[in-house]
Amino acid sequence: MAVTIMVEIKGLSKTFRGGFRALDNVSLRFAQGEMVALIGASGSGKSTLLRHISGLMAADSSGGTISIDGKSVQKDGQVDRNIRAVRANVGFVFQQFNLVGRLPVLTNVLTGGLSRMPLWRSCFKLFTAEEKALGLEALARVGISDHAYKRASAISGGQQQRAAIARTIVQKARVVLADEPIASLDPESARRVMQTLADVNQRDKSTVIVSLHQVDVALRFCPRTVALHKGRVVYDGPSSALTEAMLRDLYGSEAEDILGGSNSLTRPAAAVPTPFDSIPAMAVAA
Ligand SMILES: Nc1ncnc2c1ncn2[C@@H]1O[C@H](COP(=O)(O)OP(=O)(O)OP(=O)(O)O)[C@@H](O)[C@H]1O
Repeated sequence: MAVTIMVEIKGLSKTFRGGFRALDNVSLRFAQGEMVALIGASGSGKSTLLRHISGLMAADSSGGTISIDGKSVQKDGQVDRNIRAVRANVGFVFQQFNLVGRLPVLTNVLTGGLSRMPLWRSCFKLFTAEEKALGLEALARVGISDHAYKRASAISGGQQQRAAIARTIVQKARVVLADEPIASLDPESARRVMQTLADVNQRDKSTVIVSLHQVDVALRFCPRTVALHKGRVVYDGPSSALTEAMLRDLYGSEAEDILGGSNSLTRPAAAVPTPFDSIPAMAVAA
């Protein structure tokens, strides 16, 4: 069966003012229906990469490109003029829930469809009965329909995060970018949020790219992992092939915090631990 490439990144670099290189010649492809974890130590470039994929940030003008579903997001350091149309297919889930706290949960969820709505209706947030039904259905799918009419600020962090995912369902997002969506959640809420993302991935065949600090969660929910180290892709392959030695190299001084002493995720280490700096990124199959 032919694989549809949903997100394609070629030769992307980002140098911040002052000369700090946060992304270094990143090339990646994500197929339709993949669920991929983005891991790496603090400051390795995970959020920066997700911001570039969404077109919120422009890369260096050194020739890098990003496209989503064949449409340009950015090229040579310029975000595409039609980025709004591209973003209509991209859902975002951020660590800080990014809901409007004073608005009802349902209204927040329905704003996912705004980009497909006539401007006058979206300005006044006028939703049809059919749209509301879709919103309620999405909330039921993520298990929080009881909270539809509460203010978003009145529900828990995990519920807000599931509302943010419901918004991507209403949006019919073909690509969902989640930047540390479980960083501020307790383990049970985190599990539910990850299960909800996995459901969106499996049922809707959306491509989900999720940055995570919790490597055990990455291994449990994401068949593929991309690891960044100082802005470079140092691993791209099956999550199941990551070894404890690789992860310890990746996280350096953070390894103890991230992996713990006898962590359940860790499998036997590779016979010869290989420093990440010397591992070429695995090619992604076409
Ligand atoms: N606007 C900016 N200006 C200058 N440097 C920046 C800017 N944004 C990010 N950086 C730097 O780029 C590097 C990558 O940051 P990024 O937030 O992408 O890392 P991360 O892997 O998401 O880290 P964390 O897991 O801690 O969120 C960091 O060293 C950060 O300080």
